Formats: sequence, C-alpha cells, structure tokens
Amino acid sequence: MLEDDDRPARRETVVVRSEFDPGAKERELRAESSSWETSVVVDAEPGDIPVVDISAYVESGSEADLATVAALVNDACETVGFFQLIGHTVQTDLIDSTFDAVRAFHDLPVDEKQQIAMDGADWPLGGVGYLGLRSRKLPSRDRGNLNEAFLIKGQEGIGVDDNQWLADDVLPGFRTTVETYASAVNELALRLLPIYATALGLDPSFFSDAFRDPTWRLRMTHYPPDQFGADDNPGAGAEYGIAPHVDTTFFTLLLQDGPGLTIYSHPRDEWITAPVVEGAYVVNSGELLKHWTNDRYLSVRHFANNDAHVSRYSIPFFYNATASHPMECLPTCCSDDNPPKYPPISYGESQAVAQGE
Ligand SMILES: O=C(O)CCC(=O)C(=O)O
Ligand SMILES: [Fe+2]
Repeated sequence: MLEDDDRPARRETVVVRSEFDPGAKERELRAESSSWETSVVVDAEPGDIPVVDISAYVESGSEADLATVAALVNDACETVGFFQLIGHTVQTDLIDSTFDAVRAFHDLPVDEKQQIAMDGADWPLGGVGYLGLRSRKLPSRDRGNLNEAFLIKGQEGIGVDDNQWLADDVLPGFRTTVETYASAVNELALRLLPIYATALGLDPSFFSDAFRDPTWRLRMTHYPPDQFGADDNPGAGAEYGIAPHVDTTFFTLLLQDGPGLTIYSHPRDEWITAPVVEGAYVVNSGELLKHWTNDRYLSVRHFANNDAHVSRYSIPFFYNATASHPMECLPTCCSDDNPPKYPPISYGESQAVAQGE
C-alpha cells in the first residue's frame, strides 16, 4: 500500500474531458464492428445467459434479497454482459398491449408513418419519430438495417410532448399505451439502480443523484419476415436486421416477441442466440456502464436478424444517467493499482457515440 505522499497525483491518472473525442470513438467502434465475423451462430445452452429473478426482492425489499440479486447481476455483468430478467414489476397486460400497439403502428401505410419521419426539417428534436426500413443509422453503417422503428425519448428538459406523435385519429390509443409503457419501464429501471449499486459494492442509493433526470430512449422495432437466408434473396447474408454493435447505455432493457437477437459470448468465444423467455427482459450493460466501472462490466456486441416467416418485434429501452452528470470512475472500480482508464465525461458529452441507440 502506498503512503499518501507517494500516491500518483490524480491528474496523472485522470484524462481531462477535452481529450475525449466522441466522433473518434464512434469511428473506432464502427471500424471494429466491420471486422466481426458473424457467419457462425449457435443456440445458447442453458446457463449461457443467466436468468435473474427479482420477485423476492421486489416483494420484500429486504437487504438479504437485495444482496442475493445483486450478486447474480454482478456475475452476469462481469462475465456475460447480458441476462434475462424475470419477476419484474411491469405487468404482462401492459407488455401485451404495448406489443399490440407497436404492431398496429407498423401495419400503417409507410406514407402515414413518414409523416413523423425522424430528423425531418420541420421537427426540432432529433432522433425521434419514424425510422424507415434500410436506414443507415442507429447504428450507422454502410448497409441499411433491415428494420423499421418508432422512437421516443426523454431527458433533462425534454418531455413526451417534444416527441413526434401520429395525429390522434390515425391510431387511437397508441400514444397513451406507449406513454404508459414508457413510465412503467422507467420505474423498473429506477428500481434496478440499487441492485447495480449493491452489485458494485456501493451504497444502494449511490446512483440516485446521477439518475434524477434520466436520459432514456424507447425504440419500437419491426423486423419484417423472410428477409434473411431466403434462397431467392440475392443479398442474403449481406445485410442484418440490425447490424452488429454495442449499446451506448448504462443498461438496456429489451422485450422481444420472437427469436433473432444474437450476442457474442465471451466465455464461449462464439455468437449465441438469446432464447425468448416469455415476459422476460433481456438486459445488457452498455458502453457507459463499462466506462463508469473502468471495464469491470462488459459491453457486449450483438445484432439481430429475423429468419422467421412472421414479423418480429422488439422494444429496447435505453437507459442513461442525467445528461449533464459527470461519470467519474466508480470508487469501487479504481485504485492506485487500477487507475481510471476513461475521462469523467457525462452522457451528454458522449452522445455522438450512437452505435445501437
Ligand atoms: O431487436 C433486438 O433484438 C436487438 C435490438 C438492439 O440491439 C438495439 O436496438 O440496440
Ligand atoms: Fe443494441
């Protein structure tokens, strides 16, 4: 153990903010992703993607139950980067009605959806609204992503009314359902924070300040059927439902109604498909949690395809700290022997990195 006076000065271990170049990081991730070989994919074996049941903790709120789930989450984030979350607080009826609303949205004629096209000249807020099929963004790639999506977001100073919505009579009830779901999943995310704090050896309330005004994005994605691997499709194999990427998030909470999500398993050193577990969230940690934990938690690459003869829908919720909150290396994740590898940037400062969101 070093004496106080022998400690390296803090400025030697912390990179100053201006040294973080989000554009360079985006280019680096993009270049890296194009080198990932994805042709061999195997089914996950039981245990490859841990299942974490939080029902006992939700029910009791006890320290003992918190410690039990936190240990499971810690292990999942350190070794796999993904887990399936069950026993959570979002009601099955709400999940079902949200999927129904998302299906109804995507059943609308494209012209109708294009009325609220993302990043149109007449809407001041970027990154929200309808993203058409074969879009080359989110993640940005040379080849289009074979999905279409509707996105809403919220953050410090941005509320639901700032998003693009269809006119009320186009799809009655759609906005109410999506808003109700967004509230419920935000509430779940907030309840998971003490689990992550405990998992990291911190006080359960550690993240309360950082998430006072969280930065979140909800994506409602449709992957059309039969676009991959079909014999009569000359582009088979060349395009993805969503191209391989890592998420920029603290964590992502994803609902899926059919198979297609494929993740890179570090323990196996191969790509595995995430099983569809009824009512479960597929949870993964992203780049921001990786940075905040000094690489202790994984941010794992993944992609999705839809080989099925029916449409696939997925609803990822991307969750981040308050946009202006500086994320300085967590106290339990750095030491004299393990100095911070990343600058204490905020989510707002790192937003150019939009691989998966
Ligand atoms: O649809 C999926 O299963 C994955 C979606 C995803 O990774 C994303 O939108 O970031
Ligand atoms: Fe993703």
